[in-house]
Amino acid sequence: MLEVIDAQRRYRGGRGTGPVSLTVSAGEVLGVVGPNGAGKTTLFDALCGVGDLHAGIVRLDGRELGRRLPAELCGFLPEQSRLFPQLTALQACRFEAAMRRLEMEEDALGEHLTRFGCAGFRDTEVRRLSQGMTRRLGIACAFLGAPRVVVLDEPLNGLDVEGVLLFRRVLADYLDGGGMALMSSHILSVLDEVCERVILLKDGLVAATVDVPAGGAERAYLEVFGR
Ligand SMILES: Nc1ncnc2c1ncn2[C@@H]1O[C@H](COP(=O)(O)OP(=O)(O)OP(=O)(O)O)[C@@H](O)[C@H]1O
Repeated sequence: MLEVIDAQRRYRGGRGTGPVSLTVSAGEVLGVVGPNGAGKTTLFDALCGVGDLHAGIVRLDGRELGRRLPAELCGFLPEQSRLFPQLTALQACRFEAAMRRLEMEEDALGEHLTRFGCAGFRDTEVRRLSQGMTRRLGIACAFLGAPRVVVLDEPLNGLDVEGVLLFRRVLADYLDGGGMALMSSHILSVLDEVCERVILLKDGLVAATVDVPAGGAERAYLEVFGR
């Protein structure tokens, strides 16, 4: 289980996120929803070590990890691609593996790219990829090595229909293997499909935690934020 306790990152002027507490069980996707500026990206970035949490504790499977998820345990798909434009898809994947201290042979990296629908452009530089291809590659990098946790900020942005179907499949396989995911989306029906629980962020704080089968993310969103 992932436990985040009183995580906080506030910028000068008070904007940002926290204190926020949340849990994610093995095999679960916890959805994170909120209007623009609610603090989702700040929270995800800080949990994954892009900018520090100013306060809070992260615990994984009972082990205290300090204020961030270490790279070897966590795959991260940021909202905007941070892949180096001059690397090929395969090189970007190799770079990600090195950053996360994963020992993967070239063949395994190639197979991984194929599984994530990136085989057709494995030798193409990132700067020459379409938005959807770049997103697929970002997703492939996040799931590299089947990390204990994946943090996915708007994963469907830019994906075509095939990409969405592929994403659903790989996410389901990952969860079947006991993985856990934190995922934001502005498309509430997507969260209804894959999440058992959703947290609603408002001004950086958790305004509500919703069991999805009890009514869905959309109804909860309307109750908290109105129309
Ligand atoms: N580097 C920064 N310096 C100061 N304020 C910031 C900085 N980054 C974000 N903020 C502010 O912190 C708040 C949370 O921003 P954040 O990007 O985390 O929201 P978000 O929920 O991800 O929004 P969106 O849905 O638009 O991506 C906003 O008010 C934003 O203006």
